[in-house]
Amino acid sequence: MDFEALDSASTTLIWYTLYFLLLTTILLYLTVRNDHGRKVIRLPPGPPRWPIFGNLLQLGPLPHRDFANFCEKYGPLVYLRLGSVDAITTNDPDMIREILLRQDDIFASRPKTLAAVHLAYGCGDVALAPLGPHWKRMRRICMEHLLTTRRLESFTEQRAQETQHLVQDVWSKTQAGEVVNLRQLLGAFSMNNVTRMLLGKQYFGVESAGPDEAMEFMNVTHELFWLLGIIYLGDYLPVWRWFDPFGCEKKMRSVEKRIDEFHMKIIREHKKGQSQNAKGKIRDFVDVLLSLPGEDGADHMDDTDIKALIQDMIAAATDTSSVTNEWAMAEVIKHPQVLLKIQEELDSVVGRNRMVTESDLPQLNYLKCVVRETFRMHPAGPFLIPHESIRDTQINGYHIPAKTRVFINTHALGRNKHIWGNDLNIFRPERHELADGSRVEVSHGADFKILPFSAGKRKCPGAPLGLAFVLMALATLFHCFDWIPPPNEDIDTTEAYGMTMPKVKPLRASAKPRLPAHMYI
Ligand code: HEM
Repeated sequence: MDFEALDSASTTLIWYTLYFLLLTTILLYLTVRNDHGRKVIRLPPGPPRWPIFGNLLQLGPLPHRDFANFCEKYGPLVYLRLGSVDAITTNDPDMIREILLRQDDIFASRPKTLAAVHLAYGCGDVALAPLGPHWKRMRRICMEHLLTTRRLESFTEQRAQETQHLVQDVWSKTQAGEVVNLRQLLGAFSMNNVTRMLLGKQYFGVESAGPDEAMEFMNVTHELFWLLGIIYLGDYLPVWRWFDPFGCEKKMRSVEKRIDEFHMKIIREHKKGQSQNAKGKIRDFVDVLLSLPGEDGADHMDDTDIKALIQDMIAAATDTSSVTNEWAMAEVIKHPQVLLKIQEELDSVVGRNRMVTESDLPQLNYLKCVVRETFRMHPAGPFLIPHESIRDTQINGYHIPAKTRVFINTHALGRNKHIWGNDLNIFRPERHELADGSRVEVSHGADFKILPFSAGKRKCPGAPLGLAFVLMALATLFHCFDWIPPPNEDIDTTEAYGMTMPKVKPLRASAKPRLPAHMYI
């Protein structure tokens, strides 16, 4: 007998048996654990998931549309696994109320994404900071020192001047027989308003900060918006970060550095200005922040906190309002009967012998319906800013694990056929008019049918200012000019995904003055 061969055969057999036993044990363990899990943990329904990637491969370039399809198929609350991250999404007012109001304490945190770390001073701002004492303190500074009614009123004159610039820019285009690039104009309007209030200077127009600085500011903020808007795979598949094939993190680091240099310059200029004690100058936000005490008894706020707040205000205030204005103009120009009704209202409230002022805005009921309809169809934040849960909880008997990312799909809420009926793809402001003719509010009502500024702890603290930018620009442009699409061009309403969901193509239109000529000069 060949004992050696026998010995080796039995050793192989033993190894095979051991492997088999080990494999069976693992499979048994996983099955039992899953069975057990299924009994105890009932996640909300959702699409089947791939190993490792989960549902990431089912998302295309317009994720808010994919998420809406999931809700259509699986119900009002859908569970997704995005790589290594648990996520839920909803388009339903009751679910949204549950998340943003009833369970606000659990769902009001933010995920620590790489963009937030690089582009918001390590999540040290308001908008991207996780729930906690730092967020509370920074948000209180915004509410008590920057966005108070009194401070906003002190900038009424500046806002009126920027509105006047807007009219003059369009007027000069009409005189030259040129088509108006409304994206450019509305972007400059929002940006100038924000930077005048925040930093005490404008970056566009005759009194701008100078072409080089303005250009650098514009480029770096555009890159910032783009990076904040993308769904970066490295946040969901940590292994992706090793390759970073599109160099996103590299771009984030470069923008982080350039933005920081820009903010440092602003702070230096303001500190110098303070020591020179400029008389008669309205205190901008940076002046206010420099005058506040810091944490733990420090004489002054930390420079990093100031930079994080400046960054937040620019990012939160400019794109949201300019993208909303561009969508509203696009829809109105596409619907001439709506333009006519807006102008009838303006002629009756304002008349044709003076310009619109902010005090007219509350009386422009139909225009407010137009803005509501714009927010319904084109919300500035299609997923708000994603929230995150801080501990395990339940919704409708479903288990929601701690650290679940929450995508409140406001785009799908505005296109939810159970709420809006069969004509939901038609721009029809009249649907927001109240039966008793009373005043329309643009922000959501208790019904949560639209949610432009969100609700609960994280709701937008800049809503009144944002609305002033939107209503003032629209009222003035519709009061001063008639608008039609450019010759041989259609108004395209294809949307691109981003933090604020802009139109793919910049809006261009032809304007014609409708007030007496002396009003424009
Ligand atoms: C039309 C204009 C605006 C729209 C549509 C808008 C909308 C929003 C939305 C949807 C959110 C996210 C809320 C959430 O995640 O639940 C938000 C947050 C925020 N907005 Fe606005 N916003 C506008 C203008 C402004 C302005 C003018 C400012 C300040 C100058 C501002 C400051 C902020 C800040 C600081 C946050 C973060 C709040 C937090 O996380 O605690 N927004 N905004």
